Amino acid sequence: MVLDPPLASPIVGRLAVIGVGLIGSSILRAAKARGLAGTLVAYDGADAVRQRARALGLADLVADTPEQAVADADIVILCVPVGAMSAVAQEIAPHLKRGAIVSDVGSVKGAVLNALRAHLPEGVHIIPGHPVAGTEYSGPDAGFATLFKNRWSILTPPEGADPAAVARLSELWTAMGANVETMTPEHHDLVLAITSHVPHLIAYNIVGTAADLEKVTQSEVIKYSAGGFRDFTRIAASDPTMWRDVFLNNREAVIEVLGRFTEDLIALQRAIRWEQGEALFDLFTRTRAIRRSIIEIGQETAAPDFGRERD
Ligand SMILES: NC(=O)C1=CN([C@@H]2O[C@H](COP(=O)(O)OP(=O)(O)OC[C@H]3O[C@@H](n4cnc5c(N)ncnc54)[C@H](O)[C@@H]3O)[C@@H](O)[C@H]2O)C=CC1
Ligand SMILES: O=C(O)C(=O)Cc1ccc(O)cc1
Repeated sequence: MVLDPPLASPIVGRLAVIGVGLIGSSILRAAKARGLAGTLVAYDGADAVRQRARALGLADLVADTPEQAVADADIVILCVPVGAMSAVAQEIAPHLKRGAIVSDVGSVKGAVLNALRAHLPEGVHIIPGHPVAGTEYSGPDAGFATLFKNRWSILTPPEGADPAAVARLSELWTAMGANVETMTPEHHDLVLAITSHVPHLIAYNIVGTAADLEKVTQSEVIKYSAGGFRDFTRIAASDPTMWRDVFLNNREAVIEVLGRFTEDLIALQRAIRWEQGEALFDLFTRTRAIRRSIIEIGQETAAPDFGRERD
C-alpha cells in the first residue's frame, strides 16, 4: 500500500506531535511523506524516545521540552496513553498559541475531553480524535506512514466547536489517507467498547486463563496453539500501559457491554450443556455473515498491517 504523492504546498504551518510511539511516529511519517506541514515538531517524555526520533529523522525539530514543542504550533496532537493526557495538557497549556487546535489520538474520548477542558485555556480549539488503526506494537520504530490509509479516524468535537477548526483537522486526517467521521464522545466510547475494548479484554482473559490452567502445561499451550488462540495472543501482546488506561477511563461503557457479553456467554454455555445444536449453528451462521460483510467493505484488505506477523 502506498500513500498519495506529496502535496504542492503544506496544509498546516507548524504541526506538533507529543508522544512519539506507534501512533505519534506514524503521524509524523505520514505528514513528512506527504509534505503536510511547513514544520514538523515532535516531543516525547522519554529521553531514549527523543533520541530515537532524532536518529530516525521523524521531525524537523525534536524538542527537549513540551513548552518548546508547542510554541507557535498551529495543530498539536497528543499521542500519549489516555492516562497521561491530563498531565500533558497541564504542561502545554501556558505555552499554546491563541487559535491553536489541540487534538489527540486516545482510544477513549469522554475522559480525554474532560482532561483537556480542565487544563487548556480559552482561545484554543479542543477537537479530540481517534484513528481506529493500530497494531500490537509500540514505540517510535513501530510506526509506518500508511497506518491510517483507508482506516477511520473519528473526531469528537464538543458542542459549540468551531466548524472551521474541525474542517482543518479533518483535512489533515484525510491527507494522511483516513476516512473521517464525527460523533459524540459518549457514542464513540460505547461503539469502541464493543468493537475494540471488550475484544481486547476477552483476549487478555483467554490468554491469562490458558497460562493459569494447572492440567495443561505452558509448553503444551505454545506447542498446540491453533489459529484461534494464536490470534488472541497477538491482541493480548498489546501495550499494558495503554490498555490499563483504556479500561480505567471507559469503565461505564465497558461494564455495560461486558454485562451483555456475560449474559450471551451464559446462554452459549446452556446451549452446549443441553445440546442445543440449532442455537449454536444459528449464531455461528450470523457471525460468519458479519465477518463476510467486514471483508466486503474492504476493512480487512485495506489494512494488511493489521495482524501481520513481524517476528
Ligand atoms: N496502539 C494502537 O494500536 C492505538 C493506540 N491509540 C491511542 O494512541 C495513544 C498512543 O498509543 P501508542 O502510540 O500505541 O503508544 P506508545 O506506547 O507506542 O507511545 C506512547 C508514547 O508516549 C510517551 N509518553 C507517555 N507519557 C508521556 C508524557 N507524560 N509526556 C510525553 N510523552 C509521554 C511515551 O514515552 C511513548 O513514547 C494512546 O492514547 C492510545 O490509546 C489509538 C489507536 C490505535
Ligand atoms: O491491533 C489491533 O488489532 C487493534 O485493535 C489496534 C487498535 C488498538 C486500539 C485502538 O484504539 C484502535 C486500534
